Amino acid sequence: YLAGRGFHDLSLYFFLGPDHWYKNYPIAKGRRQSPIEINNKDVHYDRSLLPWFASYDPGAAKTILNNGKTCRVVFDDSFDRSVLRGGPLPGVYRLRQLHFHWGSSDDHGSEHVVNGVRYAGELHLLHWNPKYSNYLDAVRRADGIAVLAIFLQVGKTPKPEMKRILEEINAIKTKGKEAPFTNFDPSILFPKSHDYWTYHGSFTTPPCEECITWIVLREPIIVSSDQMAKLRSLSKNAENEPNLPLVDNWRPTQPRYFRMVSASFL
Ligand SMILES: NS(=O)(=O)c1ccc(NCc2ccco2)c([N+](=O)[O-])c1
Ligand SMILES: [Zn+2]
Repeated sequence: YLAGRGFHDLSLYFFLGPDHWYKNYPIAKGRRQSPIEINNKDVHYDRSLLPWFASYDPGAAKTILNNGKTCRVVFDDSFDRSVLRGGPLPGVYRLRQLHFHWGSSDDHGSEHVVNGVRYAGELHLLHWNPKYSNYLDAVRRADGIAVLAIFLQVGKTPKPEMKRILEEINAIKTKGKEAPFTNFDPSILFPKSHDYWTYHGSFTTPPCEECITWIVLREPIIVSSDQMAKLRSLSKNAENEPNLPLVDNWRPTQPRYFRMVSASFL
């Protein structure tokens, strides 16, 4: 019925869940989908992998918003103002936005799973390759997008830098709410170690394009259970609709097929 009606309403597919996405986005059953399980037995240490570097301008931060699927911070990407480079990347990639994935409780919520370990959440910093004319063009290219993924682990000594983002949550409780979010350099959220895994994959939500060079950091950042609860206090509905908690906005792991996962560390 749904496929017949040619429903292209993204939100409907979010409602139906990840197993239905392929009906309108066949690539969701592709050979380079994300997230995946990262297991030591499948990982290949690549000593030619370079370290990655982020040089972000705090002035590029613009707004924070609840789009009904996640909490997103948007940056000015009209020039090479905040960029990621090195690692597996052929050049600089422009920071466009960051967002989170989280569960309904602290024991799950990340998208990537490492040696069977699910983290409470996962932070994604999305960058696009400026060799393409714009973001939407980059989304259609195999080397168009780079996402830096950082796991959120619940612990007793949370990273104070997370506070700034979570303080804004009250201003964007419902879908469509947006608030100014300026003077913020997301690299303050990075863990000490820059060790990473990298592989080629996709967006983890529809349209699931296979355009992403994933850079997944080995070291999680520590957040408190209260901070995770703060993320879970967001709603996926608009202000005047019945309340639907915004939780479990993660996609299950997808088949790795013949993809190599490379590690920058032994
Ligand atoms: N979890 S993720 O980093 O793969 C991800 C998924 C969807 C979207 N947005 C929806 C989308 C998909 C294709 C074009 O716009 C974004 N994003 O826009 O940064 C990121
Ligand atoms: Zn994401």
